[in-house]
Amino acid sequence: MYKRVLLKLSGESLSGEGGKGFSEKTLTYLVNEVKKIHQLNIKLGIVVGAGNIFRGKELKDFRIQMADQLGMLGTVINSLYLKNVFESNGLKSIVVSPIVNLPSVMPLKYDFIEQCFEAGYIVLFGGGTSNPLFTTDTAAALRAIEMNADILIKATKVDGIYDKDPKLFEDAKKYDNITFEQAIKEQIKVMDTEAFSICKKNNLSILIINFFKEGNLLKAVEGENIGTKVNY
Ligand SMILES: Nc1ncnc2c1ncn2[C@@H]1O[C@H](COP(=O)(O)OP(=O)(O)OP(=O)(O)O)[C@@H](O)[C@H]1O
Ligand SMILES: O=c1ccn([C@@H]2O[C@H](COP(=O)(O)O)[C@@H](O)[C@H]2O)c(=O)[nH]1
Repeated sequence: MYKRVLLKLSGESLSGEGGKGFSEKTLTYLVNEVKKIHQLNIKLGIVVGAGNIFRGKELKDFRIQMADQLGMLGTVINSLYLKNVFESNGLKSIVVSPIVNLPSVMPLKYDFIEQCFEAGYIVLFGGGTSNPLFTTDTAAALRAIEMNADILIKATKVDGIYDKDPKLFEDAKKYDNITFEQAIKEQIKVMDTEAFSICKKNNLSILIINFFKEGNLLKAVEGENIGTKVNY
């Protein structure tokens, strides 16, 4: 079983697949899935995307650096939203972010987050990498290494990595395992190349799983053979 886990959630895990905003039904599902792993006493960090609010590249009339700042703020909104939902359901959590100065958001300090983990808090990392031109996949890779995670789990809309996009090609074939080398060379779109590179350089495995299949998150944390594992 993994003991220190960085979970990357898409913004759509708050809104429902393809949706915008927040869905009560999806959030209830999310809380129940997270509860199952939190009760195993693992140290859990979460990076959440903001596709349910803004993705920089969707704002066509904006300069990219401006659009991306809106996207990063969206991740802080989602983190705060999740903190509130978690706490209403008995899950202690804290939001840390280097990009905003708000009373409910703490600065990102390693000793402080370690104390939070020890006290059983889920640490929600908001604000992406703090830089435009990146995405929360890259932020997830950075924060995973910073928190010394033993796995980065990306919970998304597909069952794992395929030889081509399974949403577009019915005959796409799933990989159970793939090397970083292959993921980068084949330009697998399920995760940013930057994120693959950071994890490769720091020898941190990535597991891609389907968030929308009940029980998957628990299986992933318990080390069951699901999704696609990316490693050396
Ligand atoms: N080779 C591939 N294998 C698996 N999925 C792929 C592949 N190529 C493209 N995809 C697509 O990648 C998508 C997942 O990546 P995407 O960045 O959209 O998700 P996310 O990071 O969970 O969302 P967000 O951008 O909201 O954080 C899948 O829905 C799938 O359609
Ligand atoms: O490091 C980062 C992370 C994110 N952004 C912007 O936020 C949105 C939302 O993130 P997703 O990973 O797409 O859910 C992203 O599209 C960027 O616009 C960023 O600039 N830097």
